[in-house]
Amino acid sequence: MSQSIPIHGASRTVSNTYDLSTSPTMTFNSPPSSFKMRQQVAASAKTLKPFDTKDIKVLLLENVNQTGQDILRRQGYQVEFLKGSLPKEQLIEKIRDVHVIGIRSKTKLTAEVLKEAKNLIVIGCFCIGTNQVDLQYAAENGIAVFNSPFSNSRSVAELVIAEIIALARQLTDRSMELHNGTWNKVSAGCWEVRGKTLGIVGYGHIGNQLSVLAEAMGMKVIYYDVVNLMSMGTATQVPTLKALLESADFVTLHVPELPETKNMIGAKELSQMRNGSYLINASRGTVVDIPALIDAMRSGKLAGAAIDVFPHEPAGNGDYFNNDLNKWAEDLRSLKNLILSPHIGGSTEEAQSAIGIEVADALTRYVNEGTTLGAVNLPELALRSLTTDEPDHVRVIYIHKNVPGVLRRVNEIFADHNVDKQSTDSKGDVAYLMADISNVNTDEIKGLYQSLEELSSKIKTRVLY
Ligand SMILES: NC(=O)C1=CN([C@@H]2O[C@H](COP(=O)(O)OP(=O)(O)OC[C@H]3O[C@@H](n4cnc5c(N)ncnc54)[C@H](O)[C@@H]3O)[C@@H](O)[C@H]2O)C=CC1
Ligand SMILES: O=C(O)C(=O)COP(=O)(O)O
Repeated sequence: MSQSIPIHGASRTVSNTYDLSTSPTMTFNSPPSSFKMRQQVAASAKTLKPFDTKDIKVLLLENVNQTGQDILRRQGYQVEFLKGSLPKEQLIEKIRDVHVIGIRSKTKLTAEVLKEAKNLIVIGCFCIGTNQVDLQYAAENGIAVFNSPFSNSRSVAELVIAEIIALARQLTDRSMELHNGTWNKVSAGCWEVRGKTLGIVGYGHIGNQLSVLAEAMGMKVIYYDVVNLMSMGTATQVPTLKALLESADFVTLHVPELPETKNMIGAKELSQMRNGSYLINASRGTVVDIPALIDAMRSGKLAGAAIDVFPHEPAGNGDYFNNDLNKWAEDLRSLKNLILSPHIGGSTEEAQSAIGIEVADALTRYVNEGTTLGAVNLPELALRSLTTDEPDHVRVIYIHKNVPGVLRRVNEIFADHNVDKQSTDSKGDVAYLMADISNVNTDEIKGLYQSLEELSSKIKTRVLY
């Protein structure tokens, strides 16, 4: 596909693949601290031509917050917004066309889907988890992936605190009974949380927040993590999952979805938990073996549980929580003192608004400038913006296979120009190179692009100017 793009007043036809350049002067809302390099932008930073932002197509799924939509629309991009996720066939149809896609935890961007996405340069996960994306395939095909690593952590931690107290007091059962007209005032099996032990599995951003909040309520906190981590307050790290399960009154899971965390809590682990203890899962649905949990609840081994995430979750809101979705759903629904919630851990106004800004900013920086700070599957690089004093400069973004000899060949292609600044780094089999080169006249841009594209190491080339 080709398009007409004015360059410094002239007009020329160039390939879409090297067309993504706009202004280095854009303003950011609450940039995360990792973006400090952006602050070095000179006052004379120029609006880069010739890229026409309205050619950039963005597909936003799963009700991405208005803040994110606004930032992307303000850039002039064509933004299509959908409230839910899409079934695979429709997703494939839509993704063929777009340069940018924004998703949350439901949309599965597998290799099968991504291979259809010929124009896609970047994926924004407007959430923490990136397990729904084939990160390796994306990197090997030059597609950057960004997420929001901690904007909803506090929301999850607060939900878990609410659930700890609600479980200890059988609050949701009492509420459901009274909704049905039954007054059932009981104290048997209801407890204060003060002095009880909370066991946190996965002591990352969410685990940390939770640790502080739980101690403020007088709970003793222990945690298990594969990494040796500094404790918050007086929490203590325990050496094994078994040690945690044997000592905790409440066990809460905050690990990512990984092969090692699949069914991390199954029949064996449930049998290691204390009699009458509680389990909370707001991580990913694959982490708990739900039929084993149902058995542990029925036998009275567990006094309660709260589950926010499920192996299969519906694409949108509606009456979907039945055995067609997950074959044990109706058994689960029949259990007492079991809090079921529809993956709402991160669903607060504060979290969604902050995520919208953070991820949309990262997408914009990547599209317009090639900056990968915060990317989860590519090396993290940034270069100082070009300025109005540098009219004949271009920025080359070259994503390539991490094999010997590439830099020599690339610099041979740059040889007739001055390389003002260059940065390169690799992550596994994929490397990312950014270079600002000067003394490039408009007729030479296409040649530069084509020479880079012809290298056998090429994954994706973009020339921004
Ligand atoms: N319910 C919801 O709405 C939400 C769910 N989440 C889920 O929560 C997960 C955790 O989030 P964060 O705390 O931000 O992640 P994080 O990356 O900050 O922390 C995860 C911790 O788990 C540890 N870990 C990894 N594998 C482990 C294993 N096998 N055993 C023990 N520890 C292990 C890591 O070392 C790390 O310290 C996310 O990956 C996401 O899947 C996140 C946000 C909202
Ligand atoms: O941030 C995460 O990883 C979450 O699980 C929240 O997902 P959501 O944005 O609510 O689909």
